[in-house]
Amino acid sequence: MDARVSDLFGSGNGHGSGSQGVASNVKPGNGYGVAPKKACTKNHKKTKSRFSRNFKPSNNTPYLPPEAEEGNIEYKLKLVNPTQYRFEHLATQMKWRLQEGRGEAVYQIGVEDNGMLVGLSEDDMRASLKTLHRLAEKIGADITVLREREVDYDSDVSRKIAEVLIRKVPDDQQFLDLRVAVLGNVDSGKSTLLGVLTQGELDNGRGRARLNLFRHLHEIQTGRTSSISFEILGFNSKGEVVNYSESRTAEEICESASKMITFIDLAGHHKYLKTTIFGLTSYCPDFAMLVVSANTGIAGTTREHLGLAMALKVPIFIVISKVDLCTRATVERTVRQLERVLKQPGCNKVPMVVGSTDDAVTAAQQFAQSPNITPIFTLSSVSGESLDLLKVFFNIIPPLSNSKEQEELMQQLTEFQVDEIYTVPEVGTVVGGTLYSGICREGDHLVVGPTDSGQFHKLTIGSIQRNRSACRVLRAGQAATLALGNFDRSLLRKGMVMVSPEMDPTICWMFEAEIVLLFHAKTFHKGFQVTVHIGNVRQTATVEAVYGKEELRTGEKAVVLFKFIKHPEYLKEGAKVLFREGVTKGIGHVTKLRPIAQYQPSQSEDE
Ligand SMILES: Nc1nc2c(ncn2[C@@H]2O[C@H](COP(=O)(O)OP(=O)(O)OP(=O)(O)O)[C@@H](O)[C@H]2O)c(=O)[nH]1
Repeated sequence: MDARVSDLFGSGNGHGSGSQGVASNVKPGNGYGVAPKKACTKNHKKTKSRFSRNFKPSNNTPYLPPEAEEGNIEYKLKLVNPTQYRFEHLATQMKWRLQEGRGEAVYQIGVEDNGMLVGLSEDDMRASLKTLHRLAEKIGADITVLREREVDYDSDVSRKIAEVLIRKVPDDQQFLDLRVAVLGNVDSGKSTLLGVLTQGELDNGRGRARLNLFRHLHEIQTGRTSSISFEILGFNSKGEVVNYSESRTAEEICESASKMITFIDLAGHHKYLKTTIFGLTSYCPDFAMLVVSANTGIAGTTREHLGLAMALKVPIFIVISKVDLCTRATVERTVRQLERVLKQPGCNKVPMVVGSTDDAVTAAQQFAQSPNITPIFTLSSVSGESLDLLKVFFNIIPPLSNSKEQEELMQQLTEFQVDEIYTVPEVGTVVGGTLYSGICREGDHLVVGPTDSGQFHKLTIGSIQRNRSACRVLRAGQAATLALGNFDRSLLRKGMVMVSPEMDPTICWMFEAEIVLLFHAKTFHKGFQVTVHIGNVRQTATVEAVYGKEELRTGEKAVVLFKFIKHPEYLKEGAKVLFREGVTKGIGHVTKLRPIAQYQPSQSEDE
């Protein structure tokens, strides 16, 4: 992690006039990534890169990057009247591309394998799209034409290329699934935007839309989100929104959706920073959406939230809300302010303002290909202006991990992270959390721990629910609630893991981490106490040693030995670490574990 990300956590001085330096020379929206003409014609060799996403061709750059062997993008010059043999081959290929994209694939029609935008006549395009429909029908997939465009060639006849989204929910899955953490300063309009997206009714500017998102009485009274809440927005196979406007229950939404976006609504107020960090580290979001109010610009926790998402390597996009309250000039000022911060050397992001449906399609694709691209939406939850562009983006945006990574995680032993514990009448103890690896079914026997003495208890999984609907099989990466029957709730705590009994989890009181100090008022040294976040682990730890240094200053790196103060934890080498105490903040990763067998805490330490 670039230590310059610490700039985002500092006092905030000097950022407004920040540098214009862009480390990458990538230019969004005008053919970014498009190989130069010469290089492209020579380079017929297929590249290996995954998700070699398509790019917005401008009139004078008639090339896409060469088609990649892997990933979910397929280029087809034309698909006119294929023989039966070729048709079968094309169907198999489509299945494979869908598998690569975990249920989604993009076909570029009228494009050669080397990326050349040849284009098709009206008739050939119609015939090709017809073949594509037949192919999709054969394998039970749905297709949506994302956009068609003319390619600018010297010929008199108009020639077009088309970009088509194919979607098929894998047979053993209910829907495609994406998680988006929602960040932003207090009152920036996060809950309102979620209310509008998920309930389908615009806000009145006085908080109507957010009302049904609140979970606790004190939140209704103060109008603040303090707990983490989940909201769902579905899309059906035609790319239309499925939300509470037509469906009464979450079950109904789940039934008719082929793609589901789960929003993790995190609190904006600084007081709830702990919850915000927990949401980012524990719920493994695919993306973060940072909401910024157009009339206040970068204010309060905005910069810090941006820094946290970047430190945790969660790809981020930005929504500037409340544009109905300001003049165009004010909105533009806020956009420019954000662009400046995003381009700072510590961020190295490439902002991309989304102004049309075409931009939203390009943004979704480029964002998936390079998390440095940062789409910026400007919208209003009251007038509804540009809300559609955000919906187009959500419909197209693919999950970041590919099918192979997902497959590998599913092959591993079961590990479920316990984030919430409830007692439900007539059901008993229920835990909420995320399945990190493996798969989990009703009736599975797992062990849960570690306890204060480093032990694990046996348990059996009862029913499983996702988004309040029953689920037979839970797969790596999915969040769910699991019923544990009459298992004693007092033996559980947040931060525990439920793992396969065959796993031999490493439990430790102490661990080493290579860290960079992002912000500290004075210095950071031995004896200092901080709250450590590692995945769903959240506990106070003491700095036992700072190797090779007496003390650390802001921006400096070191290997540090931490010791938990309450109980040992299950950790993994390489896991991301984030710690904080007041204004002190740091990030890094676990480099070495000191397993419990090597370190037995004394009675007084193990309280
Ligand atoms: N005019 C206008 N008002 C908006 C818009 N979005 C939100 N608001 C209003 O702004 C106020 C704050 O919105 P919230 O959605 O509660 O803000 P939040 O970011 O969720 O705040 P926390 O939950 O405290 O972090 C409410 O009164 C909303 O009605 C918008 O696009 N236009």
